[in-house]
Amino acid sequence: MATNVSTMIDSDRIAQRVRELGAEITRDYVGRNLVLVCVLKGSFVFTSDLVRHIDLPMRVEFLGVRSYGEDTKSSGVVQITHDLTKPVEGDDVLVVEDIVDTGLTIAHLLDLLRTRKPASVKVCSLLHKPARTRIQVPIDYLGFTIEDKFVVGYGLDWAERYRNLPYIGLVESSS
Ligand SMILES: O=P(O)(O)OC[C@H]1O[C@H](OP(=O)(O)OP(=O)(O)O)[C@H](O)[C@@H]1O
Ligand SMILES: Nc1nc2[nH]cnc2c(=O)[nH]1
Repeated sequence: MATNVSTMIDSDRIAQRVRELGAEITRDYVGRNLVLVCVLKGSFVFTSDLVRHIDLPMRVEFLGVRSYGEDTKSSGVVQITHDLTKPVEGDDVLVVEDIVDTGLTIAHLLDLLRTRKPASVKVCSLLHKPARTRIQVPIDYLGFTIEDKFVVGYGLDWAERYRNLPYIGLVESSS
């Protein structure tokens, strides 16, 4: 069986939207203690582009999370594989996700982060797939709304492959 990836959102559209999100976040967080929490692994590419468009003193933390494993469906169990390295008590936390699909991962992370007593917690996600929502979580900064398709690239994987594609694509298989 051969696989082939078609483009859903090209790299120019992503770059333009990431610039806009960075500018919006910069405006909203002036004078605050911004801590960006990059949710690994999927949001490493988005976060690394986004931070270069935020013109503020800020920190970056990483939270390792896994719920999909090798599958294209959420296991429903969110495992923490790497925790924050510093407290975020009193800080303005902005969680950066590559995608909000069922909402189970981000809902779990928001519950976890609120136990750390930040001054505020907001969500920035590159993608949202509303057709599959199981838990509704407000997304404060959103890149693109997409249809109900399993996407790869720009950090997103399928069984750990395709994270390095510079665009968001759809895997098409042909036998
Ligand atoms: O809204 P949900 O249905 O919970 O799905 C969203 C989560 O799924 C992906 O993570 P995954 O578990 O695939 O791990 P990865 O980031 O390491 O690829 C993605 O990065 C989100 O964290
Ligand atoms: N790669 C990938 N991971 C996801 N996690 C939740 N939805 C998706 C998706 O569409 N693609």
